[in-house]
Amino acid sequence: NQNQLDLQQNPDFWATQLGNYQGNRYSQLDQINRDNVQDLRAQWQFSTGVLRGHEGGPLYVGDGRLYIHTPFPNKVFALDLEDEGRIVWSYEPDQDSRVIPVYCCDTVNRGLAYADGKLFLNQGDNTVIALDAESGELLWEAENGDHTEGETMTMSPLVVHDKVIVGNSGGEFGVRGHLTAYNVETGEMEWRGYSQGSDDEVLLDPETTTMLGEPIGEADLGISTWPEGEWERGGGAPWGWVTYDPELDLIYYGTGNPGTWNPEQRTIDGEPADNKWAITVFARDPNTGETKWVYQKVPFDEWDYDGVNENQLIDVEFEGEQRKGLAIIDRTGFGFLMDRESGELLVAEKFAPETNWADSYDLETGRPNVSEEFSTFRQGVDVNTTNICPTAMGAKNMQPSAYSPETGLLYAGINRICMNYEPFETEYVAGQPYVGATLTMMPAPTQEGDMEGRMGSFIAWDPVAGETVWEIDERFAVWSGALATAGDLAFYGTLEGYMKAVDIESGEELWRFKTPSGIIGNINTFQHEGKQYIGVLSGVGGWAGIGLAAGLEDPEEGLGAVSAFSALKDYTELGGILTVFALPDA
Ligand SMILES: O=C(O)c1cc(C(=O)O)c2c(n1)C(=O)C(=O)c1cc(C(=O)O)[nH]c1-2
Repeated sequence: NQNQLDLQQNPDFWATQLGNYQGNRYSQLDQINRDNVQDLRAQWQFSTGVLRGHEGGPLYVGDGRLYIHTPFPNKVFALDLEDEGRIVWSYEPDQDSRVIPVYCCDTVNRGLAYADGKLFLNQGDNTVIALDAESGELLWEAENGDHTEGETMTMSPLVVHDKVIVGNSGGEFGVRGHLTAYNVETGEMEWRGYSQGSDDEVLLDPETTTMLGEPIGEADLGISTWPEGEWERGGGAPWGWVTYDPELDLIYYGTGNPGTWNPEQRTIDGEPADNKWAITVFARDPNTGETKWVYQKVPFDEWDYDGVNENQLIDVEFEGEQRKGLAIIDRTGFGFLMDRESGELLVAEKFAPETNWADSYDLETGRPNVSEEFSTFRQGVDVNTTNICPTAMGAKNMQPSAYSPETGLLYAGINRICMNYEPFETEYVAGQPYVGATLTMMPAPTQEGDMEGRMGSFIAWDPVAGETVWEIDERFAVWSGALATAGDLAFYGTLEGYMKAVDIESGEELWRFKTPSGIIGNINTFQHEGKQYIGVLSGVGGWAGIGLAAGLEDPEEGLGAVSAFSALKDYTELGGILTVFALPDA
């Protein structure tokens, strides 16, 4: 989309949730920098009036307003930046509250998209809407799914050309994942690519679509790699981020877990089956939806390692050659580097050293070398396999990483948690959870020098060397999106509610501020009339904060999250607040 591209090229703006199409969450602004960040002050705060987990962040497109959104009921606000957040307009969709129990992991929403004077929002009830950014007037609505069948929407749309690209949620309810494009002007559906089923419905051609550089060859793997009919409830929901390479004209995203968490129900003749195309990176043509290449990160998932984490598009030198890279700090605990043109796998190394479900990846076949001891399938149904690292939350969840082209490093909040996982036989009922495993979670083992019992860290990761350059331990999983800036700073938020600025090269903490609630939103920056601002939504929740958000106490509730995060209530409480920071003298 030309308007979106133009906005992205102006460093004053933050026009898309990940900062640019490449997903880098990097800003060239440097008014706030490592020499003055200690003077950074909150300028004003705004309560959204909504209590549950606030993900995503404010958009700024140069019209003097911030556009923000909330979790269910998905309110939208246009706030006047020059008038300390005065409400210019607000919009609240009319949604059926019966959608609330259909969300797996809190009633979150990862934010608005913008293009051509319109804002786009995915409502929890599967309605995609376009609003007039000037007035807040509703322009069109499109129905993307059905919550009575277990579908919801939480992801942030991406606008590419004249299309709004969206994905559904519901992997824990046995939905069939799909990515869909709607026309920006009319809301009409233009294409839909499913995550499983026939090649016609996945929009792939086994003769031309490649996997690790070779044509797939075999037809309809989206059906034949499942036991009879199971692909119809095969999950693979693309509930995370979509990125885009304007030169190659390809979009990239990943699909979630394959239906039920009981792996035994996804076997063929009692043996593991690939369950394609769950936990798969897709490269698609945004014009038609056709698949250029795929890479399945975890065939036959046994741990809920959803593959939806952001695919950061970065240009790198690899073994002396310039490559168009694609880097993932993945849920599996591995950092991947791929060639985004050919789909070749170049690097797969652990960023969370406790990761034990697999020793390594075979770069030729692209398959993980799974350890039998932590295979929940080999251990068996109704057997509690203990101390698997990472948990089903992944060593990193969807909270997006940042990339600095100056340091060549990725910056990400990660999880240091392990789990016990007991699969059980489950039956599919439309609109009901189709989970089939009981989980408990605990802090990952520490090594000398680590913070005792820490459950998270913030890391700088070298995607080419496959190495952690520095890390900062945190009490809880770091569930906020990171920001990197030309001011030599990296920013992140913590579940206690701290926003922190660290030196981008050394990781040394330079500044912190305690916001009123835990941060699971993303930190965004923008400049208006010569003043650089930083904006963040706090409001604890998401999967990590589900105990607080949904008032759960039983340790096995919240798909195991309540057991690990029970101490969170000693540090923070619910409530959505936008905080806007700047230097007092700027
Ligand atoms: O499979 C799915 O459809 C699905 C959806 C979502 C979601 O939409 O929020 C999450 C997950 N899975 C999931 O596995 C997960 O870890 C998760 C964390 C969060 C969150 O917002 O904190 N959402 C989701």
